[in-house]
Amino acid sequence: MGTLRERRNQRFIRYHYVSKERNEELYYHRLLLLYMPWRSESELKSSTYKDKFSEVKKDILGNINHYEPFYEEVEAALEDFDPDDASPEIWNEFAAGVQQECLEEQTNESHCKHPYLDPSLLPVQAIEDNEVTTPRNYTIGKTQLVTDSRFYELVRSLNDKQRILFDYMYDWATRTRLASDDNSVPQPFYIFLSGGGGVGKTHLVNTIYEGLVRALRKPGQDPDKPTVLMTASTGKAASNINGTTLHSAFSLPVKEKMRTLQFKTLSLEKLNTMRCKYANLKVIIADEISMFGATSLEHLHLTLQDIFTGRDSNKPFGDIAMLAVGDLLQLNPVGDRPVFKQCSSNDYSSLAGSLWQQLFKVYELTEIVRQKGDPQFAEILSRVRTGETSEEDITLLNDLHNTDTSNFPKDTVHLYMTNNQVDSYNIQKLQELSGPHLTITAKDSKRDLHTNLEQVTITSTNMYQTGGLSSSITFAKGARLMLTKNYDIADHLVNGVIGTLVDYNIPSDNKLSGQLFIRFEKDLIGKNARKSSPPYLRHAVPIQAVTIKFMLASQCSVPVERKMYPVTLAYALTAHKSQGSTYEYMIADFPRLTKSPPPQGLAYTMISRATSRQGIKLVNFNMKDIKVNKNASEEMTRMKTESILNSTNLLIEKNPGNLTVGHVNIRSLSKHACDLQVDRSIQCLDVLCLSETHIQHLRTNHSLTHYEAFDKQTKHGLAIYVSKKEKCSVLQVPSSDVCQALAVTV
Ligand SMILES: Nc1ncnc2c1ncn2[C@@H]1O[C@H](COP(=O)(O)OP(=O)(O)OP(=O)(O)O)[C@@H](O)[C@H]1O
Repeated sequence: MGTLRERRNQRFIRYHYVSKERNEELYYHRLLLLYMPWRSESELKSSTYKDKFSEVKKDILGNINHYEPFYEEVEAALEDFDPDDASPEIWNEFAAGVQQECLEEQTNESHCKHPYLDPSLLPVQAIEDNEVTTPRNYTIGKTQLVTDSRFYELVRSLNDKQRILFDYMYDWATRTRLASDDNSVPQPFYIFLSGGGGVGKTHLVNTIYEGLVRALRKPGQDPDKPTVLMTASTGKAASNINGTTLHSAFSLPVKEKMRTLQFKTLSLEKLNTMRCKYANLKVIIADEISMFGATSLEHLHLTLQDIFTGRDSNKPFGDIAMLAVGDLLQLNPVGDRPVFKQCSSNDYSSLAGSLWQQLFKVYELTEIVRQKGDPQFAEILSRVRTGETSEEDITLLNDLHNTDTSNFPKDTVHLYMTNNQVDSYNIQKLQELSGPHLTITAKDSKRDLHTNLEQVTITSTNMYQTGGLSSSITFAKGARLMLTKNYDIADHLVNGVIGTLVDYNIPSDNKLSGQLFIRFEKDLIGKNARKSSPPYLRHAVPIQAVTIKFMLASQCSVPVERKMYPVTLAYALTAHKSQGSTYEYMIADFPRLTKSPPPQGLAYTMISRATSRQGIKLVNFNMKDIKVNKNASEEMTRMKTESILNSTNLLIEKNPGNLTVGHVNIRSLSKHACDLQVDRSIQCLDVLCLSETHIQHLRTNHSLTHYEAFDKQTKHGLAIYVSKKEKCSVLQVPSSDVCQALAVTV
């Protein structure tokens, strides 16, 4: 044990900052966290954080007064501080690495008409978040972990192949955390987790993420600096995993013709901010990688080098490990070459093969989980994926035109090929609603030099260009709505969740000051927020307008603020937005509006969202719509022969000549016996010692196959398991009440 010593010199202590003006609930949450004694975070909230604050206001103000006598002056100064006005050089005082070329680049950048994304040019969403890249506004992927018991449940749910990769990653992360010096840090991995739709890739990466964060966590580490970044290639896919887009996390540029885009170093300010924010980053998880392009991959590699190691080091991706996840046979990126192709702007890669081909090793899942209730459908889908459908498959697929939809829910999701088809279906469905229709228009403003807001007119109607908030929306009671922003991640109110508008309370003189009451599909979504709904609307979540700041390079050079309800109509989705989702009931419509055939992989992506043939109806479907991506197919064949991550190499091997002994602080054997049963890394040990079992005697449900268990009644609940397979004999020696011992002869 160390000693506690009172500090003699005065120090100025600051904590993370939240603006009351911009996010009132988070502001009160922060005050409660800092100034109220608490054991569990659930104690911090009544119906809202603000309500809880009112209850304990006197104590909190007393504590602030006592510990931070200049609190109000500092808060006022922080509220006035606008990071956009700050000179980029300020960051050099915090982070080293001043680069002259970056400064020069920054000057050039200001002349560039479209320095960053212009998503309106893209036929589908490629970036979710345009918020200004100030330190406060960087969107960091998933930060909230599930509870430990949920984590163990997730780990137990993994099938054998999923579990092998999980164990490999967990072991890598543990070795990384425990490495005593640079030489003992394990090399970063570059793994491509692949498999057809519904084999559980996303389920596995969600579990891997939880495991990696836990295994990499060091005491005292700043929780705001992620060790693992959960990302995806599109906003909708990112919302499925509560992550962020790769483009938004690293300010990667997006253009209609990505393939010809030359790499530009980010501004010094952005690099320094990222160096600070990502100081602890070890792993990037990138889901739905098939929609990420080769040029973007190259730009990511160079940006990470600029942030972490510099270009001279030649360390790929700045020495950050990458787990790319997806199915190359599903949808490809828009405007860019597939991720495995050579990037045309890099001469070097054309000689050495693409970055992807040089680095990534494939690990493939094969057991289809999504359609496990309908194995015949799962087999048909596997053949559709690879273009090997039989006559019988074709007949069975054509039969899906006749699926009986009488038991489908009223607002079953419709999947279409294009945004226009989605929009017209949404409008058609809205017109079927009889009640009064209400149109709400967003309020846009920009800040002048003295931070007073002034009105501005934004012409873009693409909400992915305007921070995820649309310029206007028309709805009526009963409309299907989807959240377009993460509203409250802890309460599962994340971008992409869908529900029905059951009521609204919109003042006619200030339409943006009201509330929409939405009933979401799952009870879990908005469970806390529902507590503040009026009693007759307790099943619905109140959603208020939010203010988002974003940069619209094509229109103005200063950040714009938009206030709007973060929702859009959601009777239908494009196939691109559906990639990664699972639907119990769905209708896939293939209307022929153009002569050109649907993109490769599109029909397979749409159909493979369904869990069974009873839950999917096809409309206007023609077998000719199924186009297999030959290039992707060839690449998978290449990877599986040349670049396979051999699963037998991942099995935790032990040297038969050695005796392996492990210790686990089990913290309740009754609770975790089921976790021991499925943990191969533990079951490989010859001798397993457990402490804090919280039991007096081992019972049958504590036994491990192939192990003999020994326990001694001790105060601390110690237990020892010795492998029966090993040629070692056990000799019990007397134990005291604090120490248990066995002698083993090998
Ligand atoms: N080990 C598992 N235990 C329980 N459910 C699982 C497991 N693996 C996957 N699932 C479930 O199966 C469904 C499909 O899984 P998931 O979305 O992870 O597949 P995917 O391979 O990512 O599919 P796609 O390529 O279409 O995005 C989900 O509902 C998921 O929760």
